[in-house]
Amino acid sequence: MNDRLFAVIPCAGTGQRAGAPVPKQYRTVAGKSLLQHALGGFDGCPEFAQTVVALSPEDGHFDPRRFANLRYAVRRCGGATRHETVLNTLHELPDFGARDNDWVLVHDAARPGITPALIRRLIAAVRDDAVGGLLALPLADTLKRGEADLRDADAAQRVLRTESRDGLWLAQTPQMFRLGMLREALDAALASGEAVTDEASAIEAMGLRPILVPGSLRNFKVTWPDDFALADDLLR
Ligand SMILES: Nc1ccn([C@@H]2O[C@H](COP(=O)(O)OP(=O)(O)OP(=O)(O)O)[C@@H](O)[C@H]2O)c(=O)n1
Ligand SMILES: C[C@](O)(CO)[C@H](O)COP(=O)(O)O
Repeated sequence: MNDRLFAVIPCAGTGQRAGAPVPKQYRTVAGKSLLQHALGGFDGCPEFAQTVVALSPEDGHFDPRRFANLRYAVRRCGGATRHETVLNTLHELPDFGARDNDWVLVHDAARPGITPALIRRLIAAVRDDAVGGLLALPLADTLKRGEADLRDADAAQRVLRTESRDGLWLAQTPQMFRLGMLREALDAALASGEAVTDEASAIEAMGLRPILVPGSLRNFKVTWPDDFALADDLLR
């Protein structure tokens, strides 16, 4: 593979569902912040040309002294949504020498369980593909549709119905696409007012079909208050 590898770590969220006073990516589990864990996965892959962490312009929590031994760059280009944060960062990647044909792996700062082995599993599965792909997990549980928005986790819920889980996967990160294609896809989704929650959705909206590469439970996204204890147990 002659095309180079870049990583983008969106880190500009506020972590509202986690309910902590500090954005969740700065909370400590197993001795390190979620961001340190996530960055560590990419630091273990020297084949990357650059890893860029995207912070909110107002971020007052990032302390470079805690990341002294890791190879990364920071851009304060976070937007109001993850979609905008990622897109803003892609527009800055040429500053690091990235070209449109190079691969970009986008990985949530809130997924501390990523490992070099998982990153390399994705790269190996996708590197020769024309579209790209993502880590994902086939749904293992029975799937219920509830009544209310899950953002209100305490609201009493009743089952509306059971949905088929056939063919359903849970999208994880990293998600790996060529820089030019991904920038165009996210630009187009933004222009059309379409809210995309991951990179693959924008690629799919162009009529393309990313590869689903089996990920791992350990790569779960820390989202709810109880998830910190789980991540701590897992990563210790
Ligand atoms: N405007 C935003 C929103 C989210 N993210 C990042 O996207 C990743 C996944 O998003 P999510 O888990 O939804 O994080 P938050 O938006 O922080 O959480 P919540 O939705 O609970 O507020 C996180 O690493 C988060 O920091 C980002 O860079 N910019
Ligand atoms: C990208 C993602 O991690 C895939 O599961 C997820 O969609 C990001 O979280 P959000 O809550 O949708 O912003």
